[in-house]
Amino acid sequence: MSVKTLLTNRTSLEGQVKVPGDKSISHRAVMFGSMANGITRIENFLPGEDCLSTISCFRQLGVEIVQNGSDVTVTGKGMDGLRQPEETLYVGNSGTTIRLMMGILSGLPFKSTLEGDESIARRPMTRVTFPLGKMGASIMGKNNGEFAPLTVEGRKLNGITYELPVASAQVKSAILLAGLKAEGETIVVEPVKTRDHTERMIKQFGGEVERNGNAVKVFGGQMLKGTHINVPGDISSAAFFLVAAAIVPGSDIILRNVGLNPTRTGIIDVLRAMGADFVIEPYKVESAEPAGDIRIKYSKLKGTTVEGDLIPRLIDEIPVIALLATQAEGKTVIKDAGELKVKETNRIDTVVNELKKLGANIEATDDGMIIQGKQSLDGGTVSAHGDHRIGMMLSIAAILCKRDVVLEQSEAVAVSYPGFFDDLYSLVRT
Ligand SMILES: O=C(O)C1=C[C@@H](OP(=O)(O)O)[C@@H](O)[C@H](O)C1
Ligand SMILES: C=C(OP(=O)(O)O)C(=O)O
Repeated sequence: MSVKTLLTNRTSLEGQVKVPGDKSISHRAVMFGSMANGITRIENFLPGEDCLSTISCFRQLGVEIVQNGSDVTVTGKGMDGLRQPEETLYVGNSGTTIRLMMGILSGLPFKSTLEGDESIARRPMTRVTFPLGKMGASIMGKNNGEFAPLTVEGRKLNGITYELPVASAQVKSAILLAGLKAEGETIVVEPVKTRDHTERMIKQFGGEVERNGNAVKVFGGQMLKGTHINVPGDISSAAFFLVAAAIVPGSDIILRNVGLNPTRTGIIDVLRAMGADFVIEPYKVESAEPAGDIRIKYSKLKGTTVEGDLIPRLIDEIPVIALLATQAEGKTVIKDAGELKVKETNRIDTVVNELKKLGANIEATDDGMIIQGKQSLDGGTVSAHGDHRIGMMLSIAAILCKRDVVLEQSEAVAVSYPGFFDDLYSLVRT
């Protein structure tokens, strides 16, 4: 376990950062490249631990993948080119890897086992194994398929129409990926629109997918063709610097190449509602995934309510939005976010407990939290609890703290942002 003494009591953030590639898009680029025919070149791939787990799983399935930092080349031989792995597929800490891979493996003619770390072993899997079972998949896991390790025995699949009981892009994507190998059409109906990177990527690889309101449809038996993917920066990583600049007096920073897919920009809506001072310059070049630069300065903030359809558009940013709310005048309420309980940690409890240690006025509710601002933060010993987003949020909080802050399990940040501390401290002024 790494213990890190964080920078505290600083006056401003200045300068610019190009945030690393988007995690969700990097995973999918490797997966689609592996299922397609021909070469796929991935530019600005995120070399974080989660995406490296996806690469290592597909290498075990016989795919040639060359990775040099953020440049990746995948030599795909089509779905039928994927081979039975000799050993268990290890997904590390990555929920996206294990859930999407179940969709892919369900329709392939061999047996394989997926396993991850102790956090993965606690995350719910029935949400994926149940609909895949309806398609004809055979997946065995602990507690009747609820938990990893999970053993998938490939079968012939049938298309289904399935209404998602939870708003989850991972579940939607697992079903769509299985649908590409199934007989007939597969339709997924979402309760609320979630991130649509899978749908965009099917098209980029030459496949067909249709959206009708909240319903997404694919046909089985499609041939995918290798392509060039330029991964935009991850708005979920940019979020830490957006919040840092908004709450540390005197700050003025520019974030370059931030992904601006509308299914991911909920944090922008929250910053706007709180009165933050920022300008977005979208890039004009045509691209499957929109991106742009964001300049943001410190300003006075006011509390807001974060709820409903907004939640899936900022689900991973809620820990740092909670910190933002501690520096906004008045009350902020976050609700409809019960999904936070089944992430890398129970993110309602970890956010509330760790921010309380620093002096925040924050309470957990059944489906979110209530934060009273504006509260000055003090200091103490806190822990990431193995959760990358908690570790990064606490490192931003420390900048405002008067006393020393020590962060336990700081190594967790490498799951999605290996260069986080270098980038953050390049912006922080004394
Ligand atoms: O599809 C994806 O890439 C992701 C979907 C979200 O999870 P859920 O589908 O469980 O909401 C998100 O929290 C996760 O970080 C990445
Ligand atoms: C929830 C997350 O990822 P995953 O579900 O892929 O583990 C995250 O990155 O915050």
